[in-house]
Amino acid sequence: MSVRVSAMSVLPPVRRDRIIAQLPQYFRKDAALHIKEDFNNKVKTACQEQRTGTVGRFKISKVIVVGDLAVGKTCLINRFCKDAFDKNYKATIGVDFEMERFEVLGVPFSLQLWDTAGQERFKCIASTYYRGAQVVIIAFDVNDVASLGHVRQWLEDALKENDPTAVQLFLVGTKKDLSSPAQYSQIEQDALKLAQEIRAEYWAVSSLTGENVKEFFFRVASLAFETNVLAELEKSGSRQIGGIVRINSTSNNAYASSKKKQPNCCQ
Ligand SMILES: Nc1nc2c(ncn2[C@@H]2O[C@H](COP(=O)(O)OP(=O)(O)OP(=O)(O)O)[C@@H](O)[C@H]2O)c(=O)[nH]1
Ligand SMILES: [Mg+2]
Repeated sequence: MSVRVSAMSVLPPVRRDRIIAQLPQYFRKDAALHIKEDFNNKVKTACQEQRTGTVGRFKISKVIVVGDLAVGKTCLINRFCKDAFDKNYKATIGVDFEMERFEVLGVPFSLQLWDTAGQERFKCIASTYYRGAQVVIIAFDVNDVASLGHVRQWLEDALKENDPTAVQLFLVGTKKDLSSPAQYSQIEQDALKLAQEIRAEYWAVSSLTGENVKEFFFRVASLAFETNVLAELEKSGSRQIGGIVRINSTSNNAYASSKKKQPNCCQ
C-alpha cells in the first residue's frame, strides 16, 4: 500500500486531455456494457461530495489487453498513451505496462494498462500477469477471421486468473483502416454476436489513423471508474448498517442482470 501511495505522489498532474466530465458513449448500442447517457446519479453525487473512498487516492485499476499475435495490441496502447504508431512489427516479449492517469468527474483515477504477448512461446510468461484485472480487453484484427475465432480461448485464459463476475470485458476489432466498408460490416456481424454471447462491449478502432482510440479508452476508464465508486459506496453503506448489504460491483453492467456466470468460465 505504501508503495502505491508514494508512486501516486510523484506522478505528474493529470493531462488536460485526460479529463472526463461526461460519460463517453458506447460504440454499438447492441453490444454495450450499459447504454445510459450519463454517469450513475449516486456516483455523480459522491464525486461532488468527495465521498469516493479509495477511488481518487490510491486505487489503481488493472487493465489487461490480450489477443492473437500481431493483431495490434501494442499499437493500440501506444496510440493512446504516446500518440505514436510504428508500422514495423516488434513482438511483445512477456508483458509491458503503461500507467494512464485520468480525472473523472473531478476525481483522479488511474489505469494500469498491461500489454501482453500474443505469441504462443511468450504466453506462459504473459499469463502470470493476468491476475487482478478489473478490465479485460480482447483484441482481434477485423481483417483476420481466425483472430476473432480465438477470442473465446483468450477469454478463458484471462478468466482463469480472475473473478469472472467482477471483470468488465471489451472486445476490440483493430486495423479498421485496412478493411473496406463491405468487408468490415461482414466481420462486424460476427463480432457483435460474439460480444453479446460473452457479454463484452464491442469497439472497432484503427491505431494507424487513431479512429476511436481515445473514445475507446475514455469509455474503459469511465466504466471502470463508475464500477469502482459504486463498489466503494456499497462498501461504506454496508458498514453503516452492519455489513449486511451485498456488494454487487457489476450492478451497472447491462449484461450482469441476465446471467451471472460467464459461459466460458473455467474455474
Ligand atoms: N494498418 C494498420 N496496421 C496496424 C494497426 N495496428 C497495428 N498494426 C500493425 O500490425 C503489426 C502488429 O502490431 P502490434 O501492435 O505489434 O501487435 P501485437 O498484438 O502487440 O503483437 P504481439 O506483441 O506479438 O502479441 C505491426 O506491424 C503494426 O504496425 C492499425 O490500426 N492499422
Ligand atoms: Mg505487442
